[in-house]
Amino acid sequence: MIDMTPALEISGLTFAYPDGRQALFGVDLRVAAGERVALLGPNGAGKTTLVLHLNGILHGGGGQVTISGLPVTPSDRKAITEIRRRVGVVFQDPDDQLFMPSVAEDVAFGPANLGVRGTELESRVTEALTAVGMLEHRDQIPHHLSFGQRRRVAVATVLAMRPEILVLDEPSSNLDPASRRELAEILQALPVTVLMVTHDLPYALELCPRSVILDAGRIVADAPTGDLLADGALMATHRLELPFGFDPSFRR
Ligand SMILES: Nc1ncnc2c1ncn2[C@@H]1O[C@H](COP(=O)(O)OP(=O)(O)OP(=O)(O)O)[C@@H](O)[C@H]1O
Repeated sequence: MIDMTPALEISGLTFAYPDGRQALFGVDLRVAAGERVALLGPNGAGKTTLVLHLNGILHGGGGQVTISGLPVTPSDRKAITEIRRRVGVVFQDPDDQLFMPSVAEDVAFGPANLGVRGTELESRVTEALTAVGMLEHRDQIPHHLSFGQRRRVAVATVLAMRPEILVLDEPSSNLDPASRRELAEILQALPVTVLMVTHDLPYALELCPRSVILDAGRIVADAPTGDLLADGALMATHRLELPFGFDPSFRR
C-alpha cells in the first residue's frame, strides 16, 4: 500500500507575537512527500512566522503542525529532537547556521549531536558537501568563504541530517546569477520534500510546480505556480511582481 501520510500537515495554525501582533490566522496546508512548494507573499505576510512553527521554534498559538504523522509538540523534547531531524531549515542568513572553525565541522555538528560517529559521520559530511559542490572547501574557515559558498555550506549542514523536509528561507537572495542557477540545480536533484519561501518568482516557477500565497496571515491561493504567476489580478492584489519582461507562460 502507498503511504499517503502527508510530509507536512498544518491545520488551523494561529499565532500572535507577545506584543499582541497576530501574524497567522488559521493556516491550513498539506504537502505530500516529494512535492516542492513555494511559499509566496508580500513583506510581513507571515511566511517566516509560519516556517518557524515547522520545527517548533515558535509555538503557543492555536492549531497543529504534523511532520510525516508526528505532531510538533514543543513540550515533548524527544518529539522535538525527532522533528528537528525530519525538518531541516536553511535560514536566510548563512551566518546564523555556521559557527565552527571549519566547513567539515559545521556540517558534522548536527548529525554528531544526534549521536552519529566515526565513518558514518564522515560519509554524511562527504555526501552533504558533495551534493552542494563544496567538498574541496571542507577544511576552510566558513567565514573566509563567499556569501554564495556559505549559503551552500548552510544547505549542507541541513542535508547532513538527512531531513525529510527541506525548508529554505529565500535561498536565492544575494546570490550572483551563476550561483543562483547552480543552487537551483542542486535543489532540483535532491530527493526531498521542499518548502521554499521566496520573493524570487522566476525561481519559484523553475523549482516548484506548486505555490501557495500567504497574505496578512492567511493562505489566499494554492495552485500550480505557472497559473498563479499568470494571474495578473491575483498577483497585483497581493503585491507580487514579476521582473520586467518576464513571461511566466514561457517555461510552461
Ligand atoms: N518578533 C516579533 N515581534 C512582533 N511582531 C513580529 C515579530 N516578528 C514578526 N512580527 C510581525 O509578524 C508579521 C509577520 O512577519 P513575518 O516575518 O512572518 O513576515 P514575512 O512574510 O516573513 O515577511 P518578509 O517577506 O518581510 O520576510 C509582521 O506583521 C511582523 O511585523
